[in-house]
Amino acid sequence: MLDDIKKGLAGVVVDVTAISKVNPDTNSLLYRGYPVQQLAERCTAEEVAYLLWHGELPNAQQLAEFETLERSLRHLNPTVKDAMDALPLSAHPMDVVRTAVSVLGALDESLTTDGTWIDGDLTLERSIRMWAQLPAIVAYAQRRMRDQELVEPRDDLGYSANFLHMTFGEVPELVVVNAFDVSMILYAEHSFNASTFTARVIASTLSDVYSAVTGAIGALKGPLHGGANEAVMHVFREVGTADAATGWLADALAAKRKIMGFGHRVYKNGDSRVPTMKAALETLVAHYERPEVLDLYDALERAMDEAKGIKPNLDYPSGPAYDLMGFETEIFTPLFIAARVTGWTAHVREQLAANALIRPLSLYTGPDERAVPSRD
Ligand SMILES: CC(=O)SCCNC(=O)CCNC(=O)[C@H](O)C(C)(C)COP(=O)(O)OP(=O)(O)OC[C@H]1O[C@@H](n2cnc3c(N)ncnc32)[C@H](O)[C@@H]1OP(=O)(O)O
Ligand SMILES: O=C([O-])CC(=O)C(=O)O
Repeated sequence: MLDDIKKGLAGVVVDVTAISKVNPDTNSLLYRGYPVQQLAERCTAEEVAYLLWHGELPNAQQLAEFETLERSLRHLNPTVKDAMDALPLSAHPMDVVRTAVSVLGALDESLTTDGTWIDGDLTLERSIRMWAQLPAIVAYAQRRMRDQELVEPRDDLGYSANFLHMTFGEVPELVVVNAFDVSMILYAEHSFNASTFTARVIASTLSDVYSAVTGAIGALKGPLHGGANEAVMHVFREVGTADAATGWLADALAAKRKIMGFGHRVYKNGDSRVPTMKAALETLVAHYERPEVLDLYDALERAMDEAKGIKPNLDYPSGPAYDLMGFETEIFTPLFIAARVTGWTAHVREQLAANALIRPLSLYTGPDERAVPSRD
């Protein structure tokens, strides 16, 4: 029986999904059948969000309607802002954003106490609302760290340009907007990863979609999952320069440290998304004239390959890319939330459409049955 246990559910297929396919053999990732590299090259984050929820790319009219809806929902809810303002500035932005999403749920009057929240159609409406609010929430989470006021959204801008406008108070050059949009697409979905599985477990109890996303954010925060993009930046700072990479890595591995941004549960020969995100990083390095960033990136990647044969995952190029764009390091994982909320909520809907309560078994290894000592 002990031999049957798959720690961490490694290699266990627990359900079907039609949302994305991660194929480590061909090193590919498909969203609803489309290669993610092509989506990143030819589509916007809005089109990919629509695809994940609806199963097909939008036609021109569907896209126009979808964009109009998203733009109409961008203003940060004032009660959410008040809740964020009530939190100490020392709070990690992941905790601030998790709390803000939870508040969105508590404010949704359609979440009645009589069980009528269990409604697939409302789940989509609520998901779109959360996705449209998250740029405002994440942007404000960064601005409050910098003692800056909230920036109101602009409805003449696409999703990514507006996200950057709300964060920095201006729209950067197109090369930056494009690299950011690519990162949002690459981060949007990745089958049964830990945070998506968390969302599906919560949905499987017939809880609501806000609860599923709040729980998923908690799972994403850890450095073995989404928290790695922040952790990569700490590594870059610790290493310092390309020349120091090999020595730093030898010491880190000797100390049995996990090197953030490397390795993956499913891909064992490189992450399918890395080449696309690395190309985006290269455009940023050229734009900001920071070649030393790429030198360090390449040196550490080479050293890790030589020492352990372990390849980078998506968080490795995303970390320095977000740093070059000017984001606070603690905001990197909240950016992942803003992108992944599309995938999480697509999975919540898929779970609800063919639900079975997720409740595995465990092998008990505690003491044999024994009597509680009598009190007299
Ligand atoms: C977007 C994302 O969420 S991608 C993942 C982001 N996370 C990270 O970058 C954190 C660093 N990476 C890791 O910790 C791991 O590679 C994980 C958690 C992502 C995957 O872990 P698992 O599939 O459980 O692989 P596991 O931990 O069994 O690794 C196999 C071996 O490679 C080693 N290894 C794997 N990744 C790393 C790493 N980043 N640094 C050092 N050693 C590593 C393990 O120590 C283990 O060695 P051992 O057999 O000598 O004990
Ligand atoms: O699939 C995983 O385990 C982690 C990952 O890369 C993701 O969620 O994007």
